[in-house]
Amino acid sequence: MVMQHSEASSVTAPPKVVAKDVNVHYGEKHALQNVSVEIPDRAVMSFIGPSGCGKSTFLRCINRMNDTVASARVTGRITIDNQDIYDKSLDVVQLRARVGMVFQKPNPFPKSIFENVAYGPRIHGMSHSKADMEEIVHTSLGKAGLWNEVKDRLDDSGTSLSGGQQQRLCIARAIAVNPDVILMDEPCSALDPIATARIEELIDDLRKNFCIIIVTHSMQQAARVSQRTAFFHLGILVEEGATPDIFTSPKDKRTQDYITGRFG
Ligand SMILES: Nc1ncnc2c1ncn2[C@@H]1O[C@H](COP(=O)(O)OP(=O)(O)OP(=O)(O)O)[C@@H](O)[C@H]1O
Repeated sequence: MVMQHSEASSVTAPPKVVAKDVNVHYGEKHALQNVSVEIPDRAVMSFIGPSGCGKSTFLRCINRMNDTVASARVTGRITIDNQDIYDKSLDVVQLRARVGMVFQKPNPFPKSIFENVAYGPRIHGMSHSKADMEEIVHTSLGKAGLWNEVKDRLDDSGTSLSGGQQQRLCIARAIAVNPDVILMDEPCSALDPIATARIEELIDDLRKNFCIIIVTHSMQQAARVSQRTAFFHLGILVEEGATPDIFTSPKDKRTQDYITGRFG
């Protein structure tokens, strides 16, 4: 049966990441309370909210980075492509390959530009020859918008690049293992406006192929780069929706107060 255009566009893709009743405690502190949300594929979702509201805590649940915090206790359920990522049989190393992360401060390895990108594919056995690996490095740097700037200096140290280039190198490193999801924790906060604009363009480009989740303190950035936005306050996911709706007609007074600058 041939679908009419209107029918086809009304078919919604299944969400990539689904969180249900996620709670996080750090010792006695209840940092995240009953967070449930569905995060679409091939789109950018922003997490916004005042400092300490739990945005990064929730982000770190999605690649199980909170496992490394001794006092952290995570309950509830998170699935990626319907697979429970807290299932006891799940290999956390494999999960971290499926869920890439880009941090606030660019953190290239103290190795060559080439090695920064090749490292992940090598440890995950993704290339079978030198030519294979060169192809992966070339493609990843290309997708990260860095190839032309570094193609003649692949043996230079990653740390010799500018801050913005280092962050794009970290994005190339994240996408080299072909992840399902890319988490970005304030990826532009250490960058100048020009480098920030380049990363934002890159995020917009990458969303064609990935599910991207970005924590940002900048509402302008959330409005520019994301299709959906979730607003957190005091450990609660107050409201989530299409980005224009959150910024123009929020349903909750706390969201309204935050976006109009009354607190935070
Ligand atoms: N490792 C930790 N140990 C104890 N408490 C923590 C830890 N990490 C975060 N918290 C607490 O959990 C709460 C949520 O912190 P989180 O970093 O997720 O907030 P955030 O919204 O990302 O803040 P910011 O915007 O300032 O980065 C805060 O009260 C914070 O102090």
